[in-house]
Amino acid sequence: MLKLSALQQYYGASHTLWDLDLQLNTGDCLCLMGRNGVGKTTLLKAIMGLIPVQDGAIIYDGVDLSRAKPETRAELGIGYVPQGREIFPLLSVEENLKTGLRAAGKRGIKTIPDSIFEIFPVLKQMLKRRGGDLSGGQQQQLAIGRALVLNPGLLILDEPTEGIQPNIVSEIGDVIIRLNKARGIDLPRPAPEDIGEIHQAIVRIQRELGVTVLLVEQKLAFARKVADRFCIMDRGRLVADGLMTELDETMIKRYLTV
Ligand SMILES: Nc1ncnc2c1ncn2[C@@H]1O[C@H](COP(=O)(O)OP(=O)(O)OP(=O)(O)O)[C@@H](O)[C@H]1O
Repeated sequence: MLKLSALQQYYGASHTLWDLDLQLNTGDCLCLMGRNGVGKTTLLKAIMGLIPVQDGAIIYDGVDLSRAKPETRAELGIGYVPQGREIFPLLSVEENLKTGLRAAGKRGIKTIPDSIFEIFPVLKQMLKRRGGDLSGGQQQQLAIGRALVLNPGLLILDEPTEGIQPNIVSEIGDVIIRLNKARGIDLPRPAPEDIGEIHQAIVRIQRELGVTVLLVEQKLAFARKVADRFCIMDRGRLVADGLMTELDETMIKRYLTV
């Protein structure tokens, strides 16, 4: 499905990706892990053609994309959800989704597929609302929904849970609110956000829609839930990979914990 060989990337004189090989098989959900600044986002952008690579090959379904434009990669069925989501805050949910139709049109898709609303019912309910009025979790659903308009074979997600309050945090928040209430302080309850919805969606996208998934994710518990395989980067190099069940404490301490 996707094969990277001996990829080299530089930002000016700074060598960021070093001789990087990676293989992603059809149907996999692979989580790319590593500490801040090791080159994860750079690698995803290189796969999408948003930054040039200086050497090496990016082969997708047998086609060498190393020098192809980002639009070509989208037209071939690679969907991308960037870090920070990048939805259009002033456009409605529907208009945001329709921006995905440009590349999708080249794949014969003229309307927003219903499967997106089955996976993200909230997008249907909020079709006419402005993107900027959605919560962080809903904006992430919109960003993923927009990438799905393409009916991608491969979906690339850069930190889909970033900035979304995990359940555990909201549970701790609940306790603090209750304790304060007992002391006569009435704090407003923060809007409940749930990375569980994003988790469910990624699993359904992989299993029900048959989309191969490559994601960057720093939250270990989340990564363990969604991905079947992991690979770890350190200072621009791939240093470990395997089944998610094989990710052990030694690797976590050596490459992931700060
Ligand atoms: N546009 C750029 N120009 C120059 N250097 C950059 C640029 N973008 C990133 N870098 C540098 O390249 C290295 C890798 O950055 P990258 O964002 O790919 O890391 P990351 O693993 O995704 O980190 P994070 O988890 O913080 O997003 C870092 O040292 C970063 O400072």
